[in-house]
Amino acid sequence: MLTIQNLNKSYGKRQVLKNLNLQINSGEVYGLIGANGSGKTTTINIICNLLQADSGQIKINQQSVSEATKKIIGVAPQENLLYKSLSCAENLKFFADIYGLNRKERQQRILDTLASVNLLDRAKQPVETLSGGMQRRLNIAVALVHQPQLVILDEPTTGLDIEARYEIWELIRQLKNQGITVLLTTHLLEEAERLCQRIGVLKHGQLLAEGSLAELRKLIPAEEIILVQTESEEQAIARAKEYGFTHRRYGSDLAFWLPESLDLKEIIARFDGIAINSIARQPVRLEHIYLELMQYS
Ligand SMILES: Nc1ncnc2c1ncn2[C@@H]1O[C@H](COP(=O)(O)OP(=O)(O)OP(=O)(O)O)[C@@H](O)[C@H]1O
Repeated sequence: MLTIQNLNKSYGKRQVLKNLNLQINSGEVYGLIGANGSGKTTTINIICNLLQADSGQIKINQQSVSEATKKIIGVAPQENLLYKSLSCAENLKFFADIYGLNRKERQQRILDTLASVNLLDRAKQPVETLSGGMQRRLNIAVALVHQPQLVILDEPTTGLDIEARYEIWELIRQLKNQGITVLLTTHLLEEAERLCQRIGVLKHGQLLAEGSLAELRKLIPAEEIILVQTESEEQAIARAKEYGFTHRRYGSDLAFWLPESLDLKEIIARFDGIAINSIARQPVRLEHIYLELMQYS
């Protein structure tokens, strides 16, 4: 669906994309994650033909980026692109006109799109009277009104409460079920874990890793992670090393990677003679892989 090859972009002397390569398959939800300033929005703006790359190639359904490809893409930017004094339906009409929908199909599309984001009952309500979650859903509706094949959602749930977030996650799942390809950027790694079939990790404008969660998990030689609370950290680290457990700090937590699955008795036995206050077991999560890539790549 989308192929990016050797994409480069600088702002003045600052190079923010460095030979970026990535591929998004048709019908998948692809998560692009990376620290603030790693180049996610710049990449999106180039895909949407809002910004020119310095070099490199982007193909969307085998076509180079142009005014024509804009029609097969829908984008919901980080900042809501809405007219606050206009109603939901009026906002969608404005964008439907920009995309050149004809009068006959326009009204039905507006109603269908509002229904798809669960805002049909708010059609006539001004945007400024909607909750933050509803405004964000309308922002996504703007990206859907012209029935694009690729929908780009730039941090769609940032700043939303958990219930509003669940509604947007459900909406993204519905898009996938309809066969729509989604490019999602997010700082919420749990969101990427839950929704994305494949994930790309961006750092300083380069893709460090790409794959399904199962594929990314292979980057860490751990079956499981344990968080250990002890007054004798040095002793625990030395002992763990004897058993081949790698140690890490997650914030102030002391963690060990277990290279094989062990039951709790076996884990406790490994620390025999050391005063351990607690041991908490965790599966390997995207956050562990992400931190590893950020710190050691
Ligand atoms: N128009 C611009 N002029 C100069 N520098 C820019 C411009 N737009 C972005 N940058 C810089 O380019 C880098 C990449 O920015 P970009 O917005 O693409 O990152 P991002 O990964 O989307 O970040 P965030 O997660 O904070 O949204 C940042 O250092 C940013 O300050």
